[in-house]
Amino acid sequence: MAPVMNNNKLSYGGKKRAYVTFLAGNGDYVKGVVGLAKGLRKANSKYPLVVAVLPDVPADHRRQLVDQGCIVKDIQPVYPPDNQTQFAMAYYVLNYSKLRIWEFVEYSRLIYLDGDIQVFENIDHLFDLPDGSFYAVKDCFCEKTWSHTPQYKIGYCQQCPDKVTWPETGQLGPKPPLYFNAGMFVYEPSLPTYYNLLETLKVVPPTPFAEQDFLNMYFKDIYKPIPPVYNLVLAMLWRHPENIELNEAKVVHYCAAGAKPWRFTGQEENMEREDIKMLVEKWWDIYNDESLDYKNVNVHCGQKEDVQKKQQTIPQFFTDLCEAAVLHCTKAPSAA
Ligand SMILES: O=c1ccn([C@@H]2O[C@H](COP(=O)(O)OP(=O)(O)O)[C@@H](O)[C@H]2O)c(=O)[nH]1
Ligand SMILES: OC[C@H]1O[C@H](O[C@@H]2[C@@H](O)[C@H](O)[C@@H](O)[C@H](O)[C@@H]2O)[C@H](O)[C@@H](O)[C@H]1O
Ligand SMILES: [Mn+2]
Repeated sequence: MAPVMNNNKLSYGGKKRAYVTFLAGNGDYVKGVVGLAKGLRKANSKYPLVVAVLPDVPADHRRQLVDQGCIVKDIQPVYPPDNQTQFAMAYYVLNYSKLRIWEFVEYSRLIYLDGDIQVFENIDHLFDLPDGSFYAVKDCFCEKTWSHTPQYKIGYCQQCPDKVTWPETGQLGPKPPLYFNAGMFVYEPSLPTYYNLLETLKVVPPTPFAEQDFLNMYFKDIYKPIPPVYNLVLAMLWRHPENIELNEAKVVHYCAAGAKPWRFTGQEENMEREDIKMLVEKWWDIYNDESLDYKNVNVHCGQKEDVQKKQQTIPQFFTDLCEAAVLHCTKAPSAA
């Protein structure tokens, strides 16, 4: 869909595009979101950052986000049936509130990013992925946080499915479908989907990874994996280094225990690694760079055009997905 400029905003068929993140509580995650806003600016993204905030986010944190050019949108919490929350890891229960972002239908497409993510290279091209699919990066099952699962118990991981294969004998049931990390995904907001998500949540017992498990179950038929450069889950560095080219990572997800840059001590397991310390330093370089503050950014149209010209090199996976979408459409039997 060709973009059109109206009131100086790019829109697609009258609808807009944006990045969206989620902020809860009065703690230090606001630093993560400020860093993300500055990182997107440094990457010359042409889309705004929407921040879905729970009521417990204090006014001064909201002010910081507005001062960094964010669009702050209030959301109400989403809880699974309260007689069942003990099944989800308490830490993650608040993440069910992420589901509110399906209600943001003033946007035609959104890219969700956790507040502990940094975007180091422009990923605006992901907004042009074919409609009708849910795009995200495959997660890894090897960390202790997965010790409750059969795949962890037998050492199976979708990142290396041939290393320990899933037993065909059936005693563990069917091989788990592809599973994405819910810290980053490309999706289309929709009210029917939003209402159905909330209705479905009422009848689906919570599970350890809370909304991540729920979203994987809900979107399993339209989920399309995208390369790990779009969401480098840090554990991949020590669990599956063969699948990672660190200097090609466009998006880094600081989700390993002890990896949050704004509270980094280097004491936890794997946090003494040089690559981890380098990534944490890269995060701080952006966070502390005052030239990236919204009030100091003086971007001329020409610079923006230069960046758009640079974006012409579209990655191969992208053209493959687009061609597959076209092929799939033409192959599908005509309704007539
Ligand atoms: O106290 C909190 C905990 C989480 N979050 C938001 O929920 C997301 C998911 O939590 P987290 O990234 O800590 O989970 P992980 O990816 O580390 O499992 C965060 O990135 C934040 O956007 C928040 O705002 N406040
Ligand atoms: O609420 C569930 C969370 O599940 C995911 O985090 C997990 C996952 O990455 C595991 O694979 C790791 O082992 C674990 O450490 C990490 O916390 C998402 O990043 C987060 O946004 C959120 O959806
Ligand atoms: Mn995260």
